[in-house]
Amino acid sequence: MRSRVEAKTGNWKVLTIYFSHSGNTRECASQIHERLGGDLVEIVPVDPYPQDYDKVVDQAKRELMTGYKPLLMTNIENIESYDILFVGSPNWWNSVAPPIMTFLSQCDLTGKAIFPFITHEGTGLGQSAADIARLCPNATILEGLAVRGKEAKRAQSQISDWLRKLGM
Ligand SMILES: Cc1cc2nc3c(=O)[nH]c(=O)nc-3n(C[C@H](O)[C@H](O)[C@H](O)COP(=O)(O)O)c2cc1C
Repeated sequence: MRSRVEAKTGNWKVLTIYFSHSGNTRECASQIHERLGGDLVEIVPVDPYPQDYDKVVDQAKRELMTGYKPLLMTNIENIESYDILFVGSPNWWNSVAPPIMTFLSQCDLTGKAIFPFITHEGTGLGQSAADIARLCPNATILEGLAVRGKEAKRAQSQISDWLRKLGM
């Protein structure tokens, strides 16, 4: 995996796209968007996940084990017009949440640069970058960022350092 965006002429078109169940990943997505501009899109499943922690943990486990891809309300128009995607998800069972799996598998992301950002409570990026790479083999997956969920509201400097390191 490369860690920096290669020099490229012209302006990049950036999309920050994320799923968030309890708000932490949404916080980080807003901070990335504030810093870089571009477009910001929340992925919303047709059937909302339960708020009850045990229920959502069980449902997520079942969906990830069976490869279930929930239907999305979100329709991304003109995905081909973006060069760089920041793709955000909570760490669910060491991977990305199923709505992100749906998005990645239903869009053609050939030639895109993808930066994963993950909020978590201990296991960091986990398998997320590898799972994203598996779902979009023709995209380039670059260095991701893991933010502790509890620290998402105060992640501005962590996000700025990461973006600077990436050359953004
Ligand atoms: C279904 C489920 C599974 C989770 N699995 C993990 C995990 O494997 N590792 C971890 O560090 N945190 C795990 N967490 C904690 C979340 O990743 C963390 O709270 C995250 O910041 C939530 O993001 P959100 O507020 O954007 O939904 C899990 C949470 C849920 C609800």
